[in-house]
Amino acid sequence: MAIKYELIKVCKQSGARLGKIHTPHGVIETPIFMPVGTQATVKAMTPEELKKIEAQIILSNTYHLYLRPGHKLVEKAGGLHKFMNWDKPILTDSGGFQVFSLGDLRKISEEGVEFRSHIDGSKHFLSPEKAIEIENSLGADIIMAFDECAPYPADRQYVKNSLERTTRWLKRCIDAHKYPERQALFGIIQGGMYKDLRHQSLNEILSFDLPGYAVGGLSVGEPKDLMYEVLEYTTPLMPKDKPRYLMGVGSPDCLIEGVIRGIDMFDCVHPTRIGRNGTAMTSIGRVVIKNAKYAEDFMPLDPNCDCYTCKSYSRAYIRHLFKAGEILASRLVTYHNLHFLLNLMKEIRQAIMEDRLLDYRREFFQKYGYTL
Ligand SMILES: CCOC(=O)Nc1nc2cc3nc(NC)[nH]c3cc2c(=O)[nH]1
Repeated sequence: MAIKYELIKVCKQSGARLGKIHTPHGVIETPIFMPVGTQATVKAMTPEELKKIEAQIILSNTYHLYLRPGHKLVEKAGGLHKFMNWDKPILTDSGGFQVFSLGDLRKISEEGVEFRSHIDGSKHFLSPEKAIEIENSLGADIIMAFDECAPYPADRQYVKNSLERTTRWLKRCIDAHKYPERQALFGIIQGGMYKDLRHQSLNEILSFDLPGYAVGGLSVGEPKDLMYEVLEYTTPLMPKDKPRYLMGVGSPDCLIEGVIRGIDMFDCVHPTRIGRNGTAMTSIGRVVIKNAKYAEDFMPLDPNCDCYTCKSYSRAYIRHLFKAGEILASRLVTYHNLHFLLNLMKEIRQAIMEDRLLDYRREFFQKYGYTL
């Protein structure tokens, strides 16, 4: 098997689990947050900085790397790990999520998806076979099956037809996959917000014996409570001895609520994207650093944080960098935000170990200003 999931402990208070995923590029402690590196870089971060904040696995995107620089070029470079100088685990997903399911730049058929490149408008076609060919060339440790993420809201019949096509596409992905012994192919469960369709998709996807499974079709604009409800009737039916990945999530509250509902892996562009425009995630809520009130605030971004940014610079200085359009501005807040989320996951793992995850949630929500 390309990966081996080791279940360490099941939380007594909730559906949370502590685990380890053994991969060809190292071990991943779960629950884990995966920084997103869409174009073979986690924007504004070096691999050394990612290691410093203990990132264990990063994401890259099939769609983007196929368009530029091309998956064949990355293969010639020795694969994505070598190309981007990252020797720890990598997961590739489509990254075409915006294009495939939200943009109207796409036409979906049984064969695959026709879409226009966001770079130059050129026409392209991705099929399950093509997506797997790209992911095989990139060489990530975990690769996601080519699926359709149904938009929200979507009517029942559309969601049913879509999930059934996703199942047919999964079979084609499995048949096209060249290296199952070293790249773990994860199936993706769809079914929208319909309980019976979620169970239909779950049964169909789980009928293929794969090393891990993702819950797709969520974090697509639905209310958070609806996402939690879908998880409550989906994750308990997923295999206990395999990793469960919730795609595109998320913010601190969603990470904690997802872990409580049995999710092991998360990814989201949120911390890096908002970091680049000056919003810091801190232990006392969000700090929008360009706000004038920080002009002469010589405190660190987050007084309770021990990261390089918070130990070395003041709010006033970081605000100055943003106002001056300095590149360092993005780097410092991105660094802090990723450290914040990775540290949150570390605290969650500790809380599961000590059977106090629900207490941890209450404390975190009070500090962060969430309502339970
Ligand atoms: C070739 C791999 O295909 C995918 O990555 N499929 C996929 N990606 C998703 C990304 C998502 N991001 C969000 N919120 C920000 N929700 C997502 C759902 C999917 C999905 O269902 N399916």
